[in-house]
Amino acid sequence: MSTPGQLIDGKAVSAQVLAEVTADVAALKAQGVEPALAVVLVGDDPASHVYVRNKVLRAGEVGIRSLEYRLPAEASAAEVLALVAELNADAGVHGILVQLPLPKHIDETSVLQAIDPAKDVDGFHSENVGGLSQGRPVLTPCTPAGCMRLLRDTLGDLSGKHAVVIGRSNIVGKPMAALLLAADCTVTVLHSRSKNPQALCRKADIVVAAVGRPRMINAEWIKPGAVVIDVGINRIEEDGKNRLVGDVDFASVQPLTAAITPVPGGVGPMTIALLMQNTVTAACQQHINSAPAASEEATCRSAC
Ligand SMILES: NC(=O)C1=CN([C@@H]2O[C@H](COP(=O)(O)OP(=O)(O)OC[C@H]3O[C@@H](n4cnc5c(N)ncnc54)[C@H](OP(=O)(O)O)[C@@H]3O)[C@@H](O)[C@H]2O)C=CC1
Ligand SMILES: Nc1nc(=O)c2c([nH]1)NC[C@@H]1CN(c3ccc(C(=O)N[C@@H](CCC(=O)O)C(=O)O)cc3)C=[N+]21
Repeated sequence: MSTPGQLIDGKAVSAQVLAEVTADVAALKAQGVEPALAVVLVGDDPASHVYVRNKVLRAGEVGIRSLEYRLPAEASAAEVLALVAELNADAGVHGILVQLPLPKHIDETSVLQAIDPAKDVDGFHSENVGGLSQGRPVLTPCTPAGCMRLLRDTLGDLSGKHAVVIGRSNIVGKPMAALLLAADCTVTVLHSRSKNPQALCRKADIVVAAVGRPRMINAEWIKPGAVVIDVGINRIEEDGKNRLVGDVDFASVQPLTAAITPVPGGVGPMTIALLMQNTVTAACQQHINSAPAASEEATCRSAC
């Protein structure tokens, strides 16, 4: 078990994940498969540009080929869908990520639904969303999967724990709740219409904050001894400086917790590491499915 206020080092755990992925990439390459990830960025949101650059850099470090597609903010939905169709048809591309948010005139759901579920390394296609909820082994959203890895490394078995997820977005809150349920937690999901959210959160053994409100979760929300995962990434100006802060008021909450993730250096690096892992899983599965029945030794990796 952990000592009070232990820092959960997402950078260190993500380095472990990336080391595992590097070995898996090498194994795939030995079988003649070069895992490739296509990242599609529409428009010129500066934060999205930073994220995409980090993803491309990380891919290079683990040996994954990355392809970057940039479309102008005025691109039509038809243009984005045409690019997705082209990437779906390209057997040399194993993973497709369309960076969110998309410009307002493009319907996100129809773009996400156009991605081949086998290449959907974000796990946002309804086929993968449904599979997660049914407990099938599908591509799983990177941020919640990264949070689960941190929780398992910290607590081991999560069975019977009361987990409170704050936020119910499709990309974080809902898949996080599904993964915690699959791990046999008792799960409560809080959102902007919840009554007495603070009192409910105070009952939690595990708190996952994915709200997008700087430092909203303070000591009043936390039961002593809880484990706290802060997904929030908020850029604020403070004391004349630009700062990156989470949804948790780290200074007041840390002393109460058994363990807590920092921002930055917590969930963020895990998201990118899990994206690389999903890309390798997708490449491996596509390789196995394309191999003729005779070469069933095409099991490049224990995970598939
Ligand atoms: N570290 C990482 O890798 C990632 C970090 N993020 C960060 O995580 C945060 C959440 O992202 P995302 O899920 O996309 O955000 P969304 O804005 O899509 O969702 C926010 C959720 O928080 C709920 N909420 C808002 N205000 C309150 C409140 N006062 N009390 C309770 N619930 C509230 C909303 O409720 P309702 O549904 O009722 O509106 C909604 O469900 C952001 O800071 C984002 O930057 C996101 C993705 C990856
Ligand atoms: N299709 C899609 N998939 C996503 O996974 C996706 C997305 N769209 N849109 C935006 C959000 C946000 N997101 C982050 C990834 C890494 C960090 C990260 O590495 N954060 C660093 C700090 C980075 C910095 O300094 O800005 C950290 O927390 O240590 C943060 C946030 C992925 N998202």
